[in-house]
Amino acid sequence: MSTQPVKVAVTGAAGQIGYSLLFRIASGALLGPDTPVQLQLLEVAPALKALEGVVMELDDCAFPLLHSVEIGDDAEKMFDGANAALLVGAMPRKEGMDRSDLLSANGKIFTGQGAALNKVAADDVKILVTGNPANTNALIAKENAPDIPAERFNALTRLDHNRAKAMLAKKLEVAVDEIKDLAIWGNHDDSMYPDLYNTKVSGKVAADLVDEAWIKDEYIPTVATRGGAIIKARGASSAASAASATIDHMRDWMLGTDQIVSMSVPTDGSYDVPEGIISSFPCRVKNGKYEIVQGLELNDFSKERILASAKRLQDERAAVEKLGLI
Ligand SMILES: NC(=O)c1ccc[n+]([C@@H]2O[C@H](COP(=O)([O-])OP(=O)(O)OC[C@H]3O[C@@H](n4cnc5c(N)ncnc54)[C@H](O)[C@@H]3O)[C@@H](O)[C@H]2O)c1
Ligand SMILES: O=C(O)C[C@H](O)C(=O)O
Repeated sequence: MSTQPVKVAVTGAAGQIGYSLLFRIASGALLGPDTPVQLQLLEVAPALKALEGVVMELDDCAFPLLHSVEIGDDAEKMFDGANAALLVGAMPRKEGMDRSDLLSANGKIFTGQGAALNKVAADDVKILVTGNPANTNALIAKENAPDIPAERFNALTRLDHNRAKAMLAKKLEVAVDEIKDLAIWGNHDDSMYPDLYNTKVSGKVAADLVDEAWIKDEYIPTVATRGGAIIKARGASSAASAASATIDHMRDWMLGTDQIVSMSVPTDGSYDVPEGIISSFPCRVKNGKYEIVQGLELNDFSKERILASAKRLQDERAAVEKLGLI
């Protein structure tokens, strides 16, 4: 076991995602079985008492990999030296809301947190935004952290990726790991695009195994509105699955993966998606660095859907510019 703990900062640690996330990180699900972890947990002051209770429970698990836990409401203290920052803390939407309705309430959280990360995080920090609207909150944090390389700011579309995979596996009655090269493109909102034309199922193109009408009328809308369906069913937004996807994304980013995964990353003009936003792409990750998969063939339907989702992100960017957040 290496002795130097990796510092993982988590915001919104007393919330419902936090309650699932922290225990998985402490058990080794993020960094593997040989790496001790130091948790640095940021909350708003009124939630610190509840967070103390969560820390008591972390203690009571006697996790061998959990080196130490710090809590507080000062971002500069909790992000100090952080190698990974999981920005979860933000208000969730309620039934009937769109995620972009959260921009004015949540967006400002990410100006201060971006600035604090810029000041005190470790040189190798990787930042993943889960709090909604995740893509544009990540953009706000990035724009407020000019000294951190832009590519270190990601947003979470791995939950959508996992949902898309699970839903296709169920339809085709195959195991989830028979599905390869699936990716979500665009925004974490109902315009997101899961591309089945480049997805393989046991080596065959997924789109050839199902009806086109099912893809367009059932599959895409069901994947894209799954978050809302969960809110309707549970009366609260997804939590354990969101925590699991947050771990999947950051683990693959830090440790690498041989799979294509969906990551929302700063755009670089690939596939004609305009620069200046954080949008989801199929990515490969190696040695702590991701690359957008290049050279995929996109049909006209896919191109149209991807650019329509990018337009939503451009509109969100314009809205936060108007709010003075970037
Ligand atoms: N991207 C995704 O796939 C995805 C999936 C699920 C949920 N989410 C989003 O994640 C966010 C958190 O969801 P939740 O269910 O855990 O919500 P929650 O309300 O249970 O917890 C949020 C926590 O954040 C804290 N918080 C608020 N402002 C903060 C700040 N400035 N600094 C630190 N902490 C702060 C709150 O005190 C609260 O404890 C929501 O915005 C939700 O919509 C995203
Ligand atoms: O849908 C939501 O508001 C929560 C989250 O983004 C989700 O996709 O489950």
